[in-house]
Amino acid sequence: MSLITATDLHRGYSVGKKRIEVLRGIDLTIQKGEKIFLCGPSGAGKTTLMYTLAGLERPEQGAVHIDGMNLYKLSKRQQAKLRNARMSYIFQNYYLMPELTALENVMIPAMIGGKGDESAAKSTLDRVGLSHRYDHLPAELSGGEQQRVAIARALVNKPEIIFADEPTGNLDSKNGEQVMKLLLELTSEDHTTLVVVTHDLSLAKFGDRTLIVKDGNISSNETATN
Ligand SMILES: Nc1ncnc2c1ncn2[C@@H]1O[C@H](COP(=O)(O)OP(=O)(O)OP(=O)(O)O)[C@@H](O)[C@H]1O
Repeated sequence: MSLITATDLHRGYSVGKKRIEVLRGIDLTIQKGEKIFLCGPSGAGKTTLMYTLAGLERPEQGAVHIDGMNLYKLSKRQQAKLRNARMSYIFQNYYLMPELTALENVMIPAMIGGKGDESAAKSTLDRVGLSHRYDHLPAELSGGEQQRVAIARALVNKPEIIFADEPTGNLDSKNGEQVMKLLLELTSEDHTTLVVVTHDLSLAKFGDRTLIVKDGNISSNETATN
């Protein structure tokens, strides 16, 4: 069953008198539960595409449907409600609140969503292997541990879709592979749809499908062989 459908997406930027066309008519369908990797060269538009699918960047032309709902035709309030209820985000720089402990960071979406509580946050930290780090501040955690906290924060409300922008970009290759495998394992257990931007093709092979973004379009649509 398709969950995310993009039709004829166009997005460009004007800087001074110069105009860059980043997305040039992208069509794309993502199935419920699918693990999709968006790869391609630097500046190709991977992040722009992901943000457009995620409700964070309005396309200039074209439409994104989430579960049949025309995302950018919804009011701002409805869009926010849809994002809070059904989507989570993971970023390269973790974006943890520095003055809050690991546990408190994971409790933030649980409090906003009204679905979770301290025990949900604790059990999600346990799932990412951080049961011994509840009370640590982000500065007292390694990069890999900080990204595990961010993964727990993304998982705690049981979203239907997780969008991850270069989630291993700040980690060395060994830690990066561990974190990516953990993210795939946990989202598989929860049947969560996962959309990951990465420039690292060696990690993309762990997903269901790799889309290569190039020259404003998707130049290949490979199904993983492993
Ligand atoms: N807000 C903006 N204003 C102007 N240009 C932008 C803006 N955001 C992105 N761009 C440009 O759009 C192009 C695509 O950017 P995007 O971040 O989507 O690429 P990417 O494939 O994710 O690149 P990278 O792998 O380097 O992160 C780039 O040339 C970038 O400079």
